[in-house]
Amino acid sequence: MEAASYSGVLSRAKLPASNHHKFNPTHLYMKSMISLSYSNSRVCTHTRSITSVPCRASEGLHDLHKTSAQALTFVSSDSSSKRTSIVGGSYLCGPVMRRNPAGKALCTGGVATYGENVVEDQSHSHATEDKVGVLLLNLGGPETLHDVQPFLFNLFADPDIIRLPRLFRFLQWPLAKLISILRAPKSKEGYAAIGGGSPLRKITDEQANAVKMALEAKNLSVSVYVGMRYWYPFTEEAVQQIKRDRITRLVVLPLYPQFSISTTGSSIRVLQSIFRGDAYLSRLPVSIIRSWYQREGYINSMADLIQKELEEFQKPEEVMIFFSAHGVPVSYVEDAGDPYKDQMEECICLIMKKLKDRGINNDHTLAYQSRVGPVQWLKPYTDEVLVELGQKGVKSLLAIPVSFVSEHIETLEEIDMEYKHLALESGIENWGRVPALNCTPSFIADLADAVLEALPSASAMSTPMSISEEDDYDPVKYAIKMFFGSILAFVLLLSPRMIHAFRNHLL
Ligand SMILES: C=CC1=C(C)c2cc3[nH]c(cc4nc(cc5[nH]c(cc1n2)c(C)c5CCC(=O)O)C(CCC(=O)O)=C4C)c(C)c3C=C
Ligand SMILES: [Fe+2]
Repeated sequence: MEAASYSGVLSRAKLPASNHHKFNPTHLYMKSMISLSYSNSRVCTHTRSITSVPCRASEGLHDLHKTSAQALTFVSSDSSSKRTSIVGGSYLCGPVMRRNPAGKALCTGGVATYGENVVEDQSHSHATEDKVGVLLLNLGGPETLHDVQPFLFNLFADPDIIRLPRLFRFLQWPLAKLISILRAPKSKEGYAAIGGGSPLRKITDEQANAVKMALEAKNLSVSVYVGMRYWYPFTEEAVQQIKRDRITRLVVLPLYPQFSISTTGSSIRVLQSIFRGDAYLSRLPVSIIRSWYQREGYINSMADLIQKELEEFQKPEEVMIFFSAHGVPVSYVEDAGDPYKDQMEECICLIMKKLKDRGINNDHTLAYQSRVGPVQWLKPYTDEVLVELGQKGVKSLLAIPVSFVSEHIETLEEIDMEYKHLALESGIENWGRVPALNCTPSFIADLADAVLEALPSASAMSTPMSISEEDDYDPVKYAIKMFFGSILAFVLLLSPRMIHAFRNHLL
């Protein structure tokens, strides 16, 4: 593999506070999101008890959202089978970001600066050397308490997080504003309890550095970029830097082991919106690793951490292994075909099989945490199961955060504080928690292998958006819709019933 002349980890593009309102990707992509629907992509709808699930491949998952339109290579990374699937089309729509959004923001990595002059429409076909980029995708988190409400606004303004029926999509922003204001005090309490902000950016930057070094140790020189969905450094900033660096091949690696519409799906859709509208990016060979929960290296790393933590208990064999995954609303799985639940169950199955191979035969449970809002989420709920287990006489429990690979509010506050307290109150006497993988060397080495395996299948994402498609976006019509939508939203949302529902479920 040719080594690129420039290789650096992009990180910490902090914008001045005054720029926050100028660069809000949610605003830029709102129109594109309005036209999306997942309704015809149902894949897996059955529910089962986790303890009775045989380990199996998640058949059919790779067809999710498949269309015959412009194709983009997606790699479902499985180190044993290296299956690859082509998915595209349904994500491809939306207006284009045509200006440099980030201004002159600095990267503390010291190797690159977001905001340098960008030469528009340069085709990478002119490039003479191979420059490989790796884009790590993550959710992002507020760095200060001041960031919490705008971060929540970005999150709830995402139609992959609050999925409104098409007819009501114009309510997305007013609703996001209202929910973010109502939710902010509770979220702030959580962030305050873990030191006043999310550690996600710092840890993701460290992972980026570690992946870069692991790839260099495997003789591949790369630039690694971090793109967050709802906070800095936004995915849009990272992509602009990729463009400035004239990357010639790109591997996209979401830092979520399992695919969900609400996480990886949402980030990929943003990427496709950006790529589609840009002559250079739309021809850039890209390979997206959609999910990687089945990888031997990841499963082994999880089993190592669990085994180590079990040894801390006086009677390790009596400990309940308790997997706690981030939940999603049931409708994602049952109506929209989100493979998240199936992948989660299969992942747990593979980890437990690995432990069994090592002679560890403990009981285990899977439950879902962090539900928000007045809808049904995947069950069983973590808090309810902890109480039940305590009442049933379980005395020792090891909690394992399974849908995250970094420490963040849901591990440090929700699990370590709220759930631990609840468990101890419910009769569980010995509590332990497996740390998130963060920069565990075997895990990072496996991510590097996933990149190496995905690289050969990189292919061009799409053709640039045509003039007629761009014309579809009529700002006047959109403003009128927003104006009347906001009035209607506030009338509806301020009704006593709605206020009651929000108070009960968000505060
Ligand atoms: C696999 C991981 C995640 C899934 C699936 C997911 C879905 C999802 N989340 C919300 C609502 C919130 N998420 C919040 C923060 C947050 N969520 C994840 C991961 C997943 N979310 C991460 C990594 C973080 C960032 C944590 C940090 O340290 O900052 C928040 C804000 C925190 C809070 O107030 O609880 C909300 C709200 C929904 C609605 C959803 C699926 C539809
Ligand atoms: Fe979340």
